[in-house]
Amino acid sequence: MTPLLLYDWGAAIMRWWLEELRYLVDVRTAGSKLSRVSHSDKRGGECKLKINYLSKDSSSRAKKLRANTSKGSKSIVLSMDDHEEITDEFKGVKVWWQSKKHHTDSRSFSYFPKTEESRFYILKFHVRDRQIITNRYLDHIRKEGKKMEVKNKERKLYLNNPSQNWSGYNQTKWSHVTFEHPATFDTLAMENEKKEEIKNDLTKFSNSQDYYKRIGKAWKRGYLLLGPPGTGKSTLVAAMANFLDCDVFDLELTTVKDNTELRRLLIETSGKSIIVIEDIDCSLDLTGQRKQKKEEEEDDEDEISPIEKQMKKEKGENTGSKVTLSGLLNFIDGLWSACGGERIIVFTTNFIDKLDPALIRKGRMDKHIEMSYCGFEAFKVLAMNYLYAEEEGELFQEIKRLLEVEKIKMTPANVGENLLMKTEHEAKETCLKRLIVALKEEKEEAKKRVEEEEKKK
Ligand SMILES: Nc1ncnc2c1ncn2[C@@H]1O[C@H](COP(=O)(O)OP(=O)(O)OP(=O)(O)O)[C@@H](O)[C@H]1O
Repeated sequence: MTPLLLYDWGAAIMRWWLEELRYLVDVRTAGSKLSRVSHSDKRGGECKLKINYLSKDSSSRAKKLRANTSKGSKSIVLSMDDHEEITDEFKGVKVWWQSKKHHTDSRSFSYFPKTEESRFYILKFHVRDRQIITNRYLDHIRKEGKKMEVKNKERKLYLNNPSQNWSGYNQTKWSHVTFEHPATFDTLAMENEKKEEIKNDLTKFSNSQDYYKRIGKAWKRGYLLLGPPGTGKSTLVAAMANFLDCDVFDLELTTVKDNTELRRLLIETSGKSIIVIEDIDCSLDLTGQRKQKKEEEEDDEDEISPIEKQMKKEKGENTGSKVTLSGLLNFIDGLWSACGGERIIVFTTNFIDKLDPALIRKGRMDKHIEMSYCGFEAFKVLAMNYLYAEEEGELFQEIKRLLEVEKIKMTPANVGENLLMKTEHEAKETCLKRLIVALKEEKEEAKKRVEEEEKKK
């Protein structure tokens, strides 16, 4: 019981539920399984539910729990002692959970008779609360536990890599590593209003499964992140994944052989996931301009011999990906996206103008997020991240002036680089002064660039 005292009762029961996940999931799933929950008679206004474990073998259960923790899972597994009782409150209704077990002799004949242990919980509540408990409370426990399971699950970053199978055929396959990116919306350098807008959008989407079902649309949402290098597009993807507790599938299109392979890879992605294609403008032959260039090349090809043409084609087939724009559009709109679970598709680009409008139209990429140079609000987040420095003093004011009045453009990546402590004991002021110098240099360089461009004209 002692560990449970670390939490308030509400939290305690949820933690405890985690341990009994398997059993509760089964209890709630269908009417038939609910028959495992037996109502006992009311006694003096008290009602009891007896809930049996599905697994009678407590030792295998214990093994499973140990396995969970040994895999590096961060989930806290607490258990209730036998005959222990804990209370919980739901919508003003108080309930008592009690862990019980009893032993029965095995019915099969044996020289070495075994006793079987059956474990169960007693859920006690007042008889007047029977409706709310059976209709809502058990469902609430299940949902909260499911959320907790997702939260505690070790998340993964999947990457597609080419690999050779036994027949020497090259195939792109997902491999994964543990996803432990520390970025969150708190550490993301961005204006607060914009952050809140993205968080609200994600939350709304994540809670809209029933809505998408009702309107007959696949439960997916597309984000296009655009902005110069170093403005935090990849960092935002990590923050989104941490916010929604999602796996991330980082899809490198150039290693995908063709549309069929693309489809296979997508079907293999898990339900609650973010699928990212970074630098979509560089990924493939997907842009309008490049398509035009290809047509011109094809015109030139009319002048070469059929053998040369064939050789060129084979060479191209062996080196390049044949994923097409329509293949990619099918990926965004296609039926695969309805294969259960919420899907977020993110494209990042440095140059929106290079993209084919069909690829980024609303409905495909529902939300366009512009990541830009560091403003003062974003700087304050970085100053806190890097130096634990809060707004104070002249140095902050000078930086504010340079960013807001002088409008000096510097990416958050660059600002961070200047704020980074070069030695363990470097003073905050030194880092801030270094940033001021860098900003002034940036201003000079920008001025020179403009002058040179004007000279060229
Ligand atoms: N908005 C930001 N908030 C916090 N850190 C940032 C931000 N932007 C950049 N950084 C820092 O700069 C590094 C590079 O940023 P990131 O890779 O996210 O930029 P990007 O826009 O994806 O760049 P690219 O277009 O080159 O892929 C990150 O590791 C992060 O530390």
